[in-house]
Amino acid sequence: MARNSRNAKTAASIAQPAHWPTHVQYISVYRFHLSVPTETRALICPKSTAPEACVPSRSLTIIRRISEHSHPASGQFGLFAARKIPPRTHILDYIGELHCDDRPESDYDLSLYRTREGLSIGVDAQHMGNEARFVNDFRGISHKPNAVFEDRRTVDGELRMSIWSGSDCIKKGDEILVSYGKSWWRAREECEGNA
Ligand SMILES: C[S@@+](CC[C@H](N)C(=O)[O-])C[C@H]1O[C@@H](n2cnc3c(N)ncnc32)[C@H](O)[C@@H]1O
Repeated sequence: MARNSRNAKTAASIAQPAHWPTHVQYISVYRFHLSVPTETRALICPKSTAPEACVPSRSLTIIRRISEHSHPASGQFGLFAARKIPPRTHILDYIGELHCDDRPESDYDLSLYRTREGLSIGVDAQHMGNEARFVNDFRGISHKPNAVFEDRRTVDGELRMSIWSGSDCIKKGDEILVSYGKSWWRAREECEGNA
């Protein structure tokens, strides 16, 4: 009970970060879309306690608009290191709306879990999410990613897709870059081709 109320307070009191876009809702705990069956929710959040908020380490990251014309996402936003981040450091979790419906049009959707029956659960941060939605892919920006996506369970057993620094330090001011994977870019090209 005490834990529940503490988590609820933490989640409610997390203010949105600087440069947060007005058209996106800032959230620090998962939201479930109606497409996720009740029994499937328990695979992601096995405890019936209030979900644990992703308390972002504001001292680690900053959202910044990219003005360099040579950057392939120029004019968009990116996630940058606000200070030196040591190797293998948990940076933050990717929070958004959990869903089981198809969202080919979303550029903010990543795959979280696949059930034995073949049902896919995604985290979509297109309309609601946290700082992690601003992490860009390394292609055309750097020769390799300096961070990775890795799933983990919180102490309460909730499944999260987390961003961790790689085997090297990330310098203060460097853009945090992951690999979305070739299949992400292939799916995007297919979607654009069909548009
Ligand atoms: C999850 S969002 C990343 C945040 C995005 N830059 C923003 O400002 O909202 C994914 C989108 O960022 C852009 N992006 C990310 N990495 C890129 C890259 N290496 N080259 C070109 N565009 C990229 C693409 O438009 C992609 O659809």
